[in-house]
Amino acid sequence: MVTIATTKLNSGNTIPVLGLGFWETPSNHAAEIAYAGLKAGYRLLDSAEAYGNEEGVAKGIAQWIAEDPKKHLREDVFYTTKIRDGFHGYDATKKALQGSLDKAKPIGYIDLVLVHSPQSDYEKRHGTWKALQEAVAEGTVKNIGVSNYGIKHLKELFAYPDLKIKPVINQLELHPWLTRTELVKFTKSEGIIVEAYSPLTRAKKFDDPDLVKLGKKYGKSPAQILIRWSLDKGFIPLPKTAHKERLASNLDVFDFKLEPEEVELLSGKNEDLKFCWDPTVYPLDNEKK
Ligand SMILES: NC(=O)C1=CN([C@@H]2O[C@H](COP(=O)(O)OP(=O)(O)OC[C@H]3O[C@@H](n4cnc5c(N)ncnc54)[C@H](OP(=O)(O)O)[C@@H]3O)[C@@H](O)[C@H]2O)C=CC1
Ligand SMILES: O=C1Nc2ccccc2C1=O
Repeated sequence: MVTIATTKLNSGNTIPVLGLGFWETPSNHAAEIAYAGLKAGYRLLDSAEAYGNEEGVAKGIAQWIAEDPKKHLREDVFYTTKIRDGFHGYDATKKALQGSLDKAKPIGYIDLVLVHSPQSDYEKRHGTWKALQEAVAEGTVKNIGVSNYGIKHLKELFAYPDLKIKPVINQLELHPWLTRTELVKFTKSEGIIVEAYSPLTRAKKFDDPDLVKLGKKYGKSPAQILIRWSLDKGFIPLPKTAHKERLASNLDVFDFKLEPEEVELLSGKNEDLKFCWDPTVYPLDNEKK
């Protein structure tokens, strides 16, 4: 079984360098996929309240721990969930967080809560961050971060008068067709680690000739080349699969590295192509018409 390395967050806690995504993993399969993922070697599981499968993911983690409590330790698993846009604001976030904590009861605490996107307004985003900071102080949540934040949203957050905790992560759509050079550089310069969502381009670019060629060179699939590119860029990729047989192959990326010029060749494909949504451009209050 592959052992996934960890890296240090600005909170002092650690996070695995690769994770398993759960968007569109059906709630009635989430527990078995989470369990199978842990058996295959995944230690970072990325869910969200909006995915409707938090309960299943937590159940799968608890099942894995119960199987061998001396070796399968809770602290070796990193469980992420997210606060959806409609629950921004202090009170709404407190309530949403309690809902997520209730669903995470079998595993005791949440490793990372992300603000799913910046799509509300200053007061609500601020209230949400305040509620998340309190959860860290209470110990129910270990780390807090953001997702889909542009540079302007990060700068707004850094200027909160009561800022105590900086985000540990900015989770963004990233792959060779969407490299977001400036945003990634700014995020990293602030000591925030970048997670890459839709790292497999949602399976839309597997027939790209350069991916196929590199795959042949290294004896790897286009999916594995994309995951390796993400790791070589210093991102934490979050490939999703709900197919058990693909879990292991998406993890089999630690026995090779792309040459710097191969990373560049793939990065050169950037065309700001999005396969998901793009809240990084969502207007601040003073930009709204
Ligand atoms: N913060 C945010 O706003 C967002 C976060 N995310 C997170 O990032 C994760 C990953 O992104 P996602 O958009 O799901 O897309 P991915 O780029 O991870 O692609 C997932 C798709 O690729 C398929 N796939 C996976 N592995 C293989 C393989 N080896 N061969 C062929 N097909 C494969 C999957 O199918 P199958 O399951 O059938 O194997 C699925 O259709 C999400 O699950 C979620 O956790 C995603 C979007 C937005
Ligand atoms: O994983 C996700 N897929 C999405 C699609 C649209 C909006 C949000 C999301 C996610 O967080």
